[in-house]
Amino acid sequence: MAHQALPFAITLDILKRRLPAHLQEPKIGIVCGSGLSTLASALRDVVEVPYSELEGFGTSTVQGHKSSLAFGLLGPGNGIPVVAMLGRFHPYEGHKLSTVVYPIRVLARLGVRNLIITNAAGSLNPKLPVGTIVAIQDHVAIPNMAGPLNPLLGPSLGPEYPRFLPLSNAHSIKLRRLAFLAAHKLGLADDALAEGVYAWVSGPTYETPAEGRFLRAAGADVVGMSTIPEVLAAREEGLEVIVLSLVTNFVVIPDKYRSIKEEVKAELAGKPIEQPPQQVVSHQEVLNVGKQKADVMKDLVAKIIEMIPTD
Ligand SMILES: O=P(O)(O)O[C@H]1O[C@H](CO)[C@@H](O)[C@H]1O
Ligand SMILES: Nc1nc2[nH]cnc2c(=O)[nH]1
Repeated sequence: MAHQALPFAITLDILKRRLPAHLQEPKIGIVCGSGLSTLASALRDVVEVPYSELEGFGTSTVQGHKSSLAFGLLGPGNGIPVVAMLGRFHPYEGHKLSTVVYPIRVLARLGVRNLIITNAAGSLNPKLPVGTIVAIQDHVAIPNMAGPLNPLLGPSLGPEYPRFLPLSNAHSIKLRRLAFLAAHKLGLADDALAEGVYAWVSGPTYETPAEGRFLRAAGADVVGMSTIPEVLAAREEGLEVIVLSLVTNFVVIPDKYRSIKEEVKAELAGKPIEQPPQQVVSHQEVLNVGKQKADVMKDLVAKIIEMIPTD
């Protein structure tokens, strides 16, 4: 889909007709990662609009992702108007990159200025155990470096969009400061919220041990199959962005490979070597941890939103 063909006017018109006036101009957006759609339960006065009603939106086909936009209010008093994407699109589902980031561009056109993106991710760093929330400080986009998978490829959206977007400031220092202040206010343990670098891979396969080792050597702390296209589009739209990754599993990186050669030799010599079962990651494991930690993530996101200055 060339940028020019994006149906913004139609999508925005549908939303205008579906939403009451006080929810029509959200200032803050949330993207809910795998198993994290319950983040929207922090909102009140909620109006949910299914993606199927929205021109230009795809359908999220991944278990643990709903397929709707939830509009609502958060925080004391009249509340802050917020929109949450309950479910995202991943390139591995077969969606075009322009579809993957279309909701982000719609959020920007509704008036969203600050975006909180969440995801489930595998840990590459022994210091980031399962259950840790990681405030992403930087990223490595492997598909962008290895092939034409950058969502900003193609004709520019307009003269006001930079052709060459800098990314040294992609992850908002202002929002990350708020995240750590929010964690403090919530009384979270020091290791509940950490900092690290996210590696984006295309998926849908999980990493081989050698790939895990490679990503770790490249400076990444966590790895996932989403988020970075959204960050790039959001930055191109001029939004402040924070990414919060929930560590749902360790990427399997054994210190050394099992030597099948040695095992067979030992077996033939009548001295078989006992081996622990092979570890493998599953999406069910990812969803289970998401479920267990959804409340902490929800409280953190809600507190950050309350602390974002309203202008
Ligand atoms: O990044 P989110 O959408 O949270 O989901 C993560 O979990 C799925 C794999 O279990 C992949 O889609 C990966 O990116
Ligand atoms: N690529 C990748 N994505 C994930 N999402 C959740 N866990 C993982 C993981 O281990 N690897």
